[in-house]
Amino acid sequence: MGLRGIGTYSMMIRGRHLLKHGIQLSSCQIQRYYGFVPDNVKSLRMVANPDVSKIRNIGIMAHIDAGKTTTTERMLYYSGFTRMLGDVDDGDTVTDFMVQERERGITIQSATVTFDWKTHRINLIDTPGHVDFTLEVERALRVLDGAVAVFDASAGVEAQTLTVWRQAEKHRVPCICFLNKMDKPAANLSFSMESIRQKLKANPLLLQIPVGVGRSFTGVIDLVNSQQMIWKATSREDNGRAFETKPLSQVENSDLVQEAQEARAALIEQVADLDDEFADLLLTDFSDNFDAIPSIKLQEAVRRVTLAQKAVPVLCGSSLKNKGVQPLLDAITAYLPAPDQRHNDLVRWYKEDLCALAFKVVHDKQRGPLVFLRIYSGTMKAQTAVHNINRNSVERLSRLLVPFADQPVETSSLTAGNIALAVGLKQTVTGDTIVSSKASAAAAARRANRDQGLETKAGVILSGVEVPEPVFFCSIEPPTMAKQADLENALDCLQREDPSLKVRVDPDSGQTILCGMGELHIEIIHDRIRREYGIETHLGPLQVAYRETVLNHASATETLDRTAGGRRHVVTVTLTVSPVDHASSGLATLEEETERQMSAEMKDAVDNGVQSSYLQGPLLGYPVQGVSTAIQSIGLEPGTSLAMVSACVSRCMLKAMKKAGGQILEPVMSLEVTVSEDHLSSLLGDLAQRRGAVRDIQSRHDSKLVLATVPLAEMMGYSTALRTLSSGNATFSLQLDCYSAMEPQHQRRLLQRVAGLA
Ligand SMILES: Nc1nc2c(ncn2[C@@H]2O[C@H](COP(=O)(O)OP(=O)(O)OP(=O)(O)O)[C@@H](O)[C@H]2O)c(=O)[nH]1
Repeated sequence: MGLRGIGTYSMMIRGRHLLKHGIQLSSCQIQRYYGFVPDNVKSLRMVANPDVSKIRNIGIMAHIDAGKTTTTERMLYYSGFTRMLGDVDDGDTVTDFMVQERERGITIQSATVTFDWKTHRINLIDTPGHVDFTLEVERALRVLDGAVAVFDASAGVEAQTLTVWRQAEKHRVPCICFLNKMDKPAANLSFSMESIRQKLKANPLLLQIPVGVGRSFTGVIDLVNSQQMIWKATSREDNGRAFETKPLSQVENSDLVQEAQEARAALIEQVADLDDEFADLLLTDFSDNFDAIPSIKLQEAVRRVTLAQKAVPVLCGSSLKNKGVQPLLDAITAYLPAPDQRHNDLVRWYKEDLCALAFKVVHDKQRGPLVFLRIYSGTMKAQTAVHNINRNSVERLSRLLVPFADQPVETSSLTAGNIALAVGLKQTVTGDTIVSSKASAAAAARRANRDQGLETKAGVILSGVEVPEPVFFCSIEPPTMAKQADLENALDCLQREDPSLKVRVDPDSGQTILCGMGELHIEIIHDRIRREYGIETHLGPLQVAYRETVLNHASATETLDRTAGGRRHVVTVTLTVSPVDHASSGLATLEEETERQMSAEMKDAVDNGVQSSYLQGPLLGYPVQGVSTAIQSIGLEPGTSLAMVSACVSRCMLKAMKKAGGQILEPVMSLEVTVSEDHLSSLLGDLAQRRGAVRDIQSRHDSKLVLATVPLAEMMGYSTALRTLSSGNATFSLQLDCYSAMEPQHQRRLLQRVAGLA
């Protein structure tokens, strides 16, 4: 480490020290402290382009608190990237670099970290476990080639793991399972294996068995290589760097040896059932003694079945106690795919040309937006112009960085398979496709048209990320009107970073409205505006994003007769509204005869009138869905403007919807709670009071899993209530199930409350 290195390193310790003692630094400030080239980079190999076969783009996913962040920190430490062991409980981890993350001990934004392990480059994206941030997980999965699912070995598969697992399956991402927390007295290997089988419907391949249980857990037996690995505290420190490896044949504990031999035989049999090549090898060359099969052949077969998603390797360890993380890193390189082993249909049209997907935007006050990109083909270079297909714009990429949490390392170019952090892309938002030029996009489109008949002129666009509809909203106000422009700027930046945050202006009150995925999501946004943009805002009460629909058919006629701009405008509209399926958005049709008589501009004006009335329903002004509109007739006097036609259609719609009788639709959430048997009855009593409907209660180990649906309006403050009623022993996950019609008595109460009568 040179002189500069010592300076930067001591800054880093100082930064951590400040954070530990409650002095708050924003992520930008932290970045300024460290500069762009951290001196704790292990080697220059870090910034060079590795061979694509040596790259692993990996995500870590799990239920909240399973130990993802702790595991990531250990990986960084053993790879030599950090020189201190971070600890979530002390708030000084590298990947959770936002101040809120350190304070709350949870991961909010996925931070991408690049490091080398032996001969491989690992790009690792730490994903959050809290349900309010599932979009972050979805975004990360979109660009990953493989994933490590971390489990708490005493809890097995928990609710959020299931959600994330399904997301990984959707993106066809091969996985490895890591049974963490083997040091806990309640850790249970066979229960965890069974829950992977039952809940995830996966085929687990046990590659290790633990040595010792609970507090006496000291290491693992590696069944593939038939060796024991034991971590022993050295006299100086217990950082898990050193571990002792011994061939199984030299292990003294005969019971353990027998258990390992049986487990290895079971593994060989299981793999042979899934992989013909391996089965043929066993039956020809090793038919006398399956156990004599070379480890490398078994390893290759495990890799093939993992890539084919026929099975998932399972490893175990304790990240907190520094045991089992190095073999997990070996397993990532051995069993998860390189970028060129993953199939992406659309990318081939670009051949050797650049094609990259922007999967995350982070706003940095000094450098403007920083865009995380996954490069699918070609080479991305600093100081070049690139073409954004979605925005149809040319952008200048000024600097290119290898992302290392909040300390990125600058580089001049990065090739296919890598994850890059680009500076200078001002218009790019999450989900955009970036290519080298408009001409290369057109060339790819021509190839796609020729070979596949894909109808595209602009270029071939990689599919983006689906953004779920926000279910909560609240008003946000700056302390003074003078700060309104600053607040709007802050919200613009935050929206580019986080597509699940929506901001709109209430047309009646003129207030700015924040719409988000949950209580925690809105709370975090509020907090970031204060810390990162220095604006103390006031949030109105958190409200549920209801919808409205109609109960019956109803027809209405409306005439608008107005003089404006020295002209008389007269228009008469007749239309009918009808209820349709709740899930469908509002539709509008014109009667054949009426349609034939209308110009295209007139049709647009009518449609505008219908659509604008769908934005605000007649009951409480919530968006309307599940309503179809048939326009029967439109009569107008010459000289009537199109704006007047739209206005008359809107008024007529309102009249018809009022006549048809309004119905409030409320978001109903599907809820999964894991709770101990002792607290089950109080949980069910509480759910009944919240208008919950229990769908199923499953037994798992020594606890119960309750599956229910509950109206979102009843779930405010649920995490605190659940903590109280279960003495902190229950966990839950919540996601939107559907919008459903509110019961008349609840709707009446809601209407009274809004009118200030209740
Ligand atoms: N006993 C034990 N505790 C662990 C282990 N690994 C992590 N923990 C503890 O579990 C808690 C959660 O750890 P994190 O690493 O923050 O978990 P996470 O999955 O990243 O959590 P989120 O980011 O909030 O989703 C912390 O209190 C850790 O100290 C382990 O191997 N054994």
